[in-house]
Amino acid sequence: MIRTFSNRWLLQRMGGTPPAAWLVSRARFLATTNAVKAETESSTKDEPSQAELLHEFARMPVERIRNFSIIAHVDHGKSTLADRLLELTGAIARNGGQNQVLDSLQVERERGITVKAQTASIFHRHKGQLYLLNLIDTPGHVDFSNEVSRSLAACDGVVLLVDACHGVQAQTVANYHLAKQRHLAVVPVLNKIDIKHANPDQVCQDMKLLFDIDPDQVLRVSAKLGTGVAQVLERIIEVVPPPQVQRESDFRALIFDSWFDKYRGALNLIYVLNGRLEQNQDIQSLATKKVYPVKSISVLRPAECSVPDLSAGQVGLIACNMRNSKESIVGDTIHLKNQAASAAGSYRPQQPLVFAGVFPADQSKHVALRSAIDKMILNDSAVTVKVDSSPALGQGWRLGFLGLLHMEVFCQRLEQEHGAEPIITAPSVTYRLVLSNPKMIRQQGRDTMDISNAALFPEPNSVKEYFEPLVLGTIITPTEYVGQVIGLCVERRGLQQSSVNIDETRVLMKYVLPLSEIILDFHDRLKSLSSGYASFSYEDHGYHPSHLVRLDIHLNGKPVEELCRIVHASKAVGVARQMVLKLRELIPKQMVQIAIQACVGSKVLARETIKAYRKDVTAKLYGGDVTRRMKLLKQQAEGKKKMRMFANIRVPHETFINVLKR
Ligand SMILES: Nc1nc2c(ncn2[C@@H]2O[C@H](COP(=O)(O)OP(=O)(O)OP(=O)(O)O)[C@@H](O)[C@H]2O)c(=O)[nH]1
Repeated sequence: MIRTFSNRWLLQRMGGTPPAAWLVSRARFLATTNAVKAETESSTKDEPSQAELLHEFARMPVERIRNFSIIAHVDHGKSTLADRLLELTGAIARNGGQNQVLDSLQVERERGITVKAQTASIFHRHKGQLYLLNLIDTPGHVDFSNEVSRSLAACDGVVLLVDACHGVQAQTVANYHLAKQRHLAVVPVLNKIDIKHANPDQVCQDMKLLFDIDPDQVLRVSAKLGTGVAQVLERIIEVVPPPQVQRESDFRALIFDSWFDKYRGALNLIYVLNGRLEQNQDIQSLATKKVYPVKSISVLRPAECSVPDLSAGQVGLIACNMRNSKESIVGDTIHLKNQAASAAGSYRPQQPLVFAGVFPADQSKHVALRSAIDKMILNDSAVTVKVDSSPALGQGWRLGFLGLLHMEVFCQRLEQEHGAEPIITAPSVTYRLVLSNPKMIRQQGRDTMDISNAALFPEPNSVKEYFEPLVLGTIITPTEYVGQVIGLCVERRGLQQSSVNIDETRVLMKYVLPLSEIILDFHDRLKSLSSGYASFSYEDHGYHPSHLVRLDIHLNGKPVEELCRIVHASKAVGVARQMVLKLRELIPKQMVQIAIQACVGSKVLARETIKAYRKDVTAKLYGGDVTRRMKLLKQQAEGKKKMRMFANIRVPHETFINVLKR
């Protein structure tokens, strides 16, 4: 409320005739205040209050609910569009000073990318009727595509956002197909039309060619300036169908996200498919069969607002005393206690592709790190965990991720949100071996073995066939970089499947590539050789026979288990060279000479030597006979020979960590 004091009261307080300047500034102040007052009143006149909206929420019929996600390639403006939609519908204040409101994690703000899908329930009046729209802002990077599939399980439509400057990119294609697989309605939107060199007509043609979308149906907006955003809301209401749910039957809901709260335990974001849920009712998990009392129900607007119940078609957050983070399973179905129910959704987390060891820097922090990992996994259902141990790093876990960025973000969140300081080993993929003699291997009785830890790689004579994981990559690049892109794919053992000209300036290529060749730096190389214009996304393409070898590192003839790696035979020499050079830098000089060898079986592929310290034993001699000097040097050489025979090289703990780390 704006409070103004009357002129008479102020003049009494001033005790005399006011100066002219005071009168002018007072008049200006009142004019501004009244303008603000009028604006506030007019903007709020038609808008229901928060309490009224929540009251409407409870009574909202299914026909007036729309559940949709915003999907796009990285940086095409999803979160910015979500901001405008939230502002337009009054969920957040206009020009509240914060951009990308739904990117609330520290890691998202620091990196400027969305890593976690976020939900917000908004209200919008359309043709005199109030509608409830459940919006999900999804990430655009391929490593977080699990978040997109998870979100789509709770939606009936998508806003397919495309940058009017950069046009359709690899992740646009991938996300569009994800939506189509689920038969979701698509609202095509071109963003960033305010940019001078935007080419909306060309991008519309590309969308026609790739997705068969009628250019007249594509909305043109500027999420940054807010131009055309109101139309997006109208189109969502018209195109996206209301949820196909039944309110009259027994309660059943899909858990499609969860996170841990210090005070309330695991919180579950649910999409209600059937019936109604009220506070204090008892719910049961279909997966674990455990029963929980519903302690609180709320909706995200995007801040939490308490509501008494949730009905079919609605999305809401429930707290139900789940203390153990393992009890809350994304993709699980909940129903009322003692009522039979079938699985609510077809959502299944994606299989991890990249594996890395995670170890506590200090073994006394083992329990704390385990608990931090458990809480993080609750919020990131794509990550898998297995117990692992390493002679150099102690007890730890082998975690599976969808890609390298996913792994980096997970570890950064472990540090930032849970104060953990883990050591992360170099990422690897899971190879599959067909064994010729399963009895020789620990996993007796099975003739195949999945392996991501090189230390467990069996002897070649017990393996019949090796398989490695492949991906089907989609690359969209400007034509002038096609040569370099093909060169990179060939260098990474890629096989071209197709190449299509999207228009005169851009080409879409499909390549089958070994996963091990892309996890580290493929994306960075692609970006740098195409001046940032090429984009890449990939999907799992199964296993393919391969020629794999185990590359061992020997220090003075002794194999060091922690440093071995599984590599493709054609890459063994290159990796061997890199490893020995890196180790030469990392292992400190010692009293004896150290030979670093990289071998496959008994064959040495690369060798480097770290020279011993050379103590100047002749330093104390001042002049004297040359034979005296020679005698001292000879004695030193004899001593070193003995040391080399008996010496055990001390490799500092950090050396292993630094070699294992990227
Ligand atoms: N000029 C202009 N810039 C925009 C517009 N929309 C978004 N941007 C800018 O584009 C950049 C990326 O926007 P985001 O909203 O973070 O994109 P995003 O798609 O959510 O990104 P990820 O979630 O990381 O994939 C930001 O710098 C925005 O300010 C627009 O309409 N015009």
